[in-house]
Amino acid sequence: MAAVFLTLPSSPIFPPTARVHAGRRGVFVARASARAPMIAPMSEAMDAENGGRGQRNMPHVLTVAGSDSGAGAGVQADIKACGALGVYCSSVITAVTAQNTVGVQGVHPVPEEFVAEQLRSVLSDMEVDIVKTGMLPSVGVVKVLCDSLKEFPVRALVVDPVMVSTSGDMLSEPSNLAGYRNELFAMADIVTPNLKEASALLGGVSLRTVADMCSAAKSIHNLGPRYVLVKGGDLPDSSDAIDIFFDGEECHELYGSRIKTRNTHGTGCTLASCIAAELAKGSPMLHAVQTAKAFVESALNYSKDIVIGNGPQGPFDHLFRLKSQNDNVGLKPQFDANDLFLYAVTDSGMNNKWDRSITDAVKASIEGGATIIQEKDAETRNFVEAAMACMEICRSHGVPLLINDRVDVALACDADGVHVGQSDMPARVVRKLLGPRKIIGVSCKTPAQAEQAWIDGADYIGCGGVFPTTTKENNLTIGLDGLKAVCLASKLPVVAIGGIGPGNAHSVMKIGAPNLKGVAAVSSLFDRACIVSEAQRLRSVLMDASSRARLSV
Ligand SMILES: Nc1ncnc2c1ncn2[C@@H]1O[C@H](COP(=O)(O)OP(=O)(O)O)[C@@H](O)[C@H]1O
Ligand SMILES: Cc1ncc(COP(=O)(O)O)c(N)n1
Ligand SMILES: [Mg+2]
Repeated sequence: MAAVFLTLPSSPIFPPTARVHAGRRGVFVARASARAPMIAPMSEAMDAENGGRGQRNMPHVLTVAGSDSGAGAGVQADIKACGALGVYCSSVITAVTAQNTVGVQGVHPVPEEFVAEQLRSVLSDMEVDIVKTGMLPSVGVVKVLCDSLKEFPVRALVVDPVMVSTSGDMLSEPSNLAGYRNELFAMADIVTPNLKEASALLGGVSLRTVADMCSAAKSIHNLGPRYVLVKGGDLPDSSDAIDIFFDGEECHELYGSRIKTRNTHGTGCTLASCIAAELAKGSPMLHAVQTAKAFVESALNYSKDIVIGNGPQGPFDHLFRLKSQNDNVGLKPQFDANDLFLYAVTDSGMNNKWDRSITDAVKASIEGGATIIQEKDAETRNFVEAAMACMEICRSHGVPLLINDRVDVALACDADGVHVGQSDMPARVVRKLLGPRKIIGVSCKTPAQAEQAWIDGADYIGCGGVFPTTTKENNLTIGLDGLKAVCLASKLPVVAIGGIGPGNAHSVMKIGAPNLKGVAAVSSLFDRACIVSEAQRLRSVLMDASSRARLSV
């Protein structure tokens, strides 16, 4: 059924002259005082009180969207998605919908002036990183939003051009196409239409194939946004869930598994919110899109059999990570690049030489201050057993354990991730097998390899050999210059590897690349009589290098 648009009288709750709100800093008259300049001195004062320490800005997404009473889509989906990814989400509500798993029974737009007032309240005070838009019911609301963003600029704008719900109900005036095309798209960093929306934006062209989606993405890019994602959830006859990402030059085909489920209500809202959340955390665009897509796929997979409501399209569970036993995600925090600080790579040959077990080696390196461990080479059976034992040690110390090359071993022992080289399984495939929450590292010697690792969805790169080493024969040494070139080009955090120990770690960290997060060590830890004291020595050199770097900023 098509929903009816109701228009509210312009001041439904407060008379225009007496809008008094209880704000965080006491009661104030909204229009007169909710302005940015009043806020800055307050936060500076608080910062000074703390000596500049101890305060943390939480990444913050503002969603400007409609409320879905069924809570599968709209503002409710946005808040849950951001929350699940560890990002704060404020909400400006543009319309209230009466909606369930059957469809949309009614739409009640919020008056434009009150949308403007909500925008001012949030944007003037709360240091929003990213704005994400969903249902914008009228051209007037689009205009109000564009004006607000000009007054209070944010880091990026994600536009999900919601027009018709999956149930076929209108969520936006048809005339709004012009609002999107003429005003909002030019300000957008990314626009994420589904097939129907992309078609409507382009005057009704038919979109049935991946090639059609690519040319639609290019045409929408001409309307002004920096990036376009044409979503293929509704692509006919497709056994994969294929989305097309266009970056202004190239079309990337993003493949995911199509989950067989009725619970797909809100996938579009969730995807756009996850993109916004990842951007708020600092991810580059393609990485944000890939993480968002993986999140939707995992949430659908987890929720495929849940039953909420009796209609044809149910909601899914955004908070699956709090519950999933298999993922262990409630226990494991997401990858923290600072874990690369002192990266210990075990070596079975060295352990044999010094007659110590792998578990003793791992324990000693953690005791000496290693922040992440990579376990290398053994026979499969031994490898799995050793990895399981090491997992127990690492988990009890909160230190991630990665497995070198062997995705099967990592899966068998539920390790925190895998590190692959250029001739191993491609990171893209590893990501598919391990899912979005595991850590993936890739060895890279060149800027092109670093770029590919990022596109493939890796979390970090290992760069080297920086200096000659006996652990890898015929390994090309790239030197400090090579390391610097890769760091500068890499969008991912970097750990340097190859012949690094307490004697030269300082010279490595001194190259001064902000994304060089630490060093990996093999012989300088494990080919020594006392691993603990060698790790401590290396750690103190690294600490010294990082405090000097901070002082020189
Ligand atoms: N059944 C499914 N399995 C896996 N991913 C899906 C499924 N349906 C949709 N998606 C993904 O969800 C995201 C939202 O797409 P889509 O459903 O087309 O958007 P909308 O909700 O706006 O119609 C896309 O990344 C799409 O590939
Ligand atoms: C308030 C609101 N906003 C957006 C959507 C689109 O969601 P979907 O495309 O998944 O039906 C919706 N149904 N309701
Ligand atoms: Mg949608």
